[in-house]
Amino acid sequence: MASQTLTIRRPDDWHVHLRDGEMLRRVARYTARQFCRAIVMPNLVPPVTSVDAAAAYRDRIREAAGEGFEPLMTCYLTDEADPAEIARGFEERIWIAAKLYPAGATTNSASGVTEIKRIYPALERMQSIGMVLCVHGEVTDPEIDVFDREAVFIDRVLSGVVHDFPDLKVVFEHITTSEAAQFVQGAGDNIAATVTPQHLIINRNAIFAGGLRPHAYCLPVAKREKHRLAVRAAATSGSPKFFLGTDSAPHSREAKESACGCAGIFNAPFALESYAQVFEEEDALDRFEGFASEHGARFYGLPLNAGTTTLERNQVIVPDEMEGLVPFHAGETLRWRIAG
Ligand SMILES: NC(=O)N[C@@H](CC(=O)O)C(=O)O
Ligand SMILES: [Zn+2]
Ligand SMILES: [Zn+2]
Repeated sequence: MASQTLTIRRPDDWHVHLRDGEMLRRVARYTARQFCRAIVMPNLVPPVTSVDAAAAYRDRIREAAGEGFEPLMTCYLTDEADPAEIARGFEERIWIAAKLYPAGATTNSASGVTEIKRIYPALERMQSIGMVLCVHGEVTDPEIDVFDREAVFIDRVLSGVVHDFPDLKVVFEHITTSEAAQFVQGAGDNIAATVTPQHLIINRNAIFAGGLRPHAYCLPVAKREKHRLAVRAAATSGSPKFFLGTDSAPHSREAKESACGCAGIFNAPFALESYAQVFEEEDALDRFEGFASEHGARFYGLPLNAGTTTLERNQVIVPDEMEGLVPFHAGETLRWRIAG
């Protein structure tokens, strides 16, 4: 009989949006309940571009999340990114990575980078101090089909960065395509990727199932089934290049259910349960701990967490609404739940 419990070293979330103010207070505890540490994305309005802003934001997160949770901060790269400020925040351990948003690619990316060469001085410095570059990998060229934006980004931008900065540590965030999985697999040890639950579970049909489904819409948008299968194979392969990053991205119900709905899926409340189901389906539960609790920490050069989290095989019904937000899997029944 299959085991009824699954115990792993306490996991981390290597990509999450916790927002600020009222929304932060609503969502922080969900991430803190599931994860020991999380890399918090800097796409606030205004974006987190200075060491002081990141330190203040970290305090607000600690207050909202409570004891026992460690937010790991990031710097939002703009065309004006200052290598000295980036290095200072890294040396003072305020932030551990910097995030590249191509201008206009996703939520709150208006201040992002308009041309990759503009941040070459910052990348040069990051390479020399061993600071990770996190990348939202999509081109914004309106001529490029929305479903091709990730694959084209590899050719137009990412390959060049990896070539020009051969020792720069890069995390290709929330990968959605076979091209991205292959690119990461074929690159050096300094290139890794995060994978979200939704990109392991849904393909693009989910966005149009019986009508337009705003809660299945995030960026990068879900792709064809063959891409979901490729991303699943990579995530469950046991390769240390792939690790957990939920990209939980809460938006108010009104902002999602709108004539121009925001991109982002709020998956924090049941993220581990969701991933565990995927690993079980792939007959890879023995690789779950590596993906959830080891590969990311090793890539970032951080210690592994002490303590364990146990999931038990037990049905859990995901509510239709939580804190006024619609969670991923709303109304569905999942097969694993966090014990205790
Ligand atoms: N993933 C999303 O669809 N949205 C994220 C931004 C991002 O990670 O691209 C958000 O901040 O809402
Ligand atoms: Zn993104
Ligand atoms: Zn994100």
